[in-house]
Amino acid sequence: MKIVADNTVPYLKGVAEPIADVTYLTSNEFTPDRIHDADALIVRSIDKCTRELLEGSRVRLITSATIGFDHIDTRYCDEAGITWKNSPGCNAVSVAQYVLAGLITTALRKGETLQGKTIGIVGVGHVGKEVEKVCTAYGMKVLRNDPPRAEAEGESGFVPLDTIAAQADIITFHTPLTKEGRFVTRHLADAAFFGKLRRKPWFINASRGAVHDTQALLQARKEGKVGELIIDCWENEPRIDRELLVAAAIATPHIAGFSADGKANGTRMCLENIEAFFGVKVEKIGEVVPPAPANPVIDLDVFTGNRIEQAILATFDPLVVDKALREEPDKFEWFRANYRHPREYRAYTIAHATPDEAALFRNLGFRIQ
Ligand SMILES: NC(=O)c1ccc[n+]([C@@H]2O[C@H](COP(=O)([O-])OP(=O)(O)OC[C@H]3O[C@@H](n4cnc5c(N)ncnc54)[C@H](O)[C@@H]3O)[C@@H](O)[C@H]2O)c1
Ligand SMILES: O=C(O)[C@H](O)[C@H](O)COP(=O)(O)O
Repeated sequence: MKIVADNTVPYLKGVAEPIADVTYLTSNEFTPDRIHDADALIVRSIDKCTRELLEGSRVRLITSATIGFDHIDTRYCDEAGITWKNSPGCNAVSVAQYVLAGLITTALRKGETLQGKTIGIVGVGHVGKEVEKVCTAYGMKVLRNDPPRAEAEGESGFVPLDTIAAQADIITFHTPLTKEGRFVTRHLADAAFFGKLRRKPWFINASRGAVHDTQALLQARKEGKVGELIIDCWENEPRIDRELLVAAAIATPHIAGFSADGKANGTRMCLENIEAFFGVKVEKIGEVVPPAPANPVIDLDVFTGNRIEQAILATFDPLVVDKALREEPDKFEWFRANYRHPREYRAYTIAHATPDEAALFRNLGFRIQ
């Protein structure tokens, strides 16, 4: 069997070699002549799996180490008999922890508290549910919008997008990017949406860039309709809009899902897809694990103030990569390829917590000493 894999998929090298001839390519090297004799492709979101790439190849399986699959021409694959798989939920916890870190950073800067604020979550799937968990644990009120789920499961527990526009202090988007069908999300956050905002909410996009309309977002910011912007996903990545970069309170290069845990999950899911599809056993799959954090114990007593917030930001501080991106926005993709993947809360033990603090940290997923 021949596998062609993106050479920046973490924890993969050496694992599938016992069962396949594995070639590693950069994203630019994913060309028809380089993949034509592959049986399977292991890809990331930057590897566009189009008709142009695949036609005439012997590829039978595409497996992406990502949740999103808008980089795969699924219609063509279905027509051509190419099985395609994404990695559902692999980095959902990572995105939720990114959102909480972004909110804490923004609140600290503004001298505000998140407790009691209302957050509207648009898209309540794998990611949205994890965002709901951390925000609820943190004492925020949650409004949920998900028309496909509301239609399938009943309206109870869901609200229209207009309700979120009117009532939320923070709005965060966690839908897939879709351009057709009844629930199109391309430019879901458009001028009409921004025109309905009533509480100057903070705005978060960690889904896909084109879920917001950049010009409409910038206009809404100028008119004071929208408050702080936390932008991880951008239209036209990696050529991001410089005005939005300046306008954003937190600007990151599409790394919300880049925890080491999420990356390992995505790689493992790809290998499991290969096992199931080709009826093979990847004996070394157990080696696909994230490394332990350098400092796995977080002692609350070392912080002089805001101990809860400082402990959370000790696991992941969005301002580190924000600063780097602002200084060199042309290196958007380089920052992604050379990112130091943080561990998720579950890899950390909190020391010297009061009973109330321990309850909160436990609800967020930390271990308590
Ligand atoms: N920034 C990152 O690093 C990162 C990481 C992971 C995922 N993502 C993006 O987030 C998206 C969501 O991930 P997920 O795992 O939650 O996917 P999911 O499929 O589990 O959930 C998506 C939810 O969105 C809902 N939805 C669809 N259309 C909608 C609409 N018009 N309005 C409101 N809700 C709608 C669906 O019903 C579903 O419940 C992915 O498709 C991916 O594009 C980004
Ligand atoms: O869809 C996803 O899972 C995320 O957007 C993911 O973080 C994309 O990661 P990449 O494929 O660029 O490594």
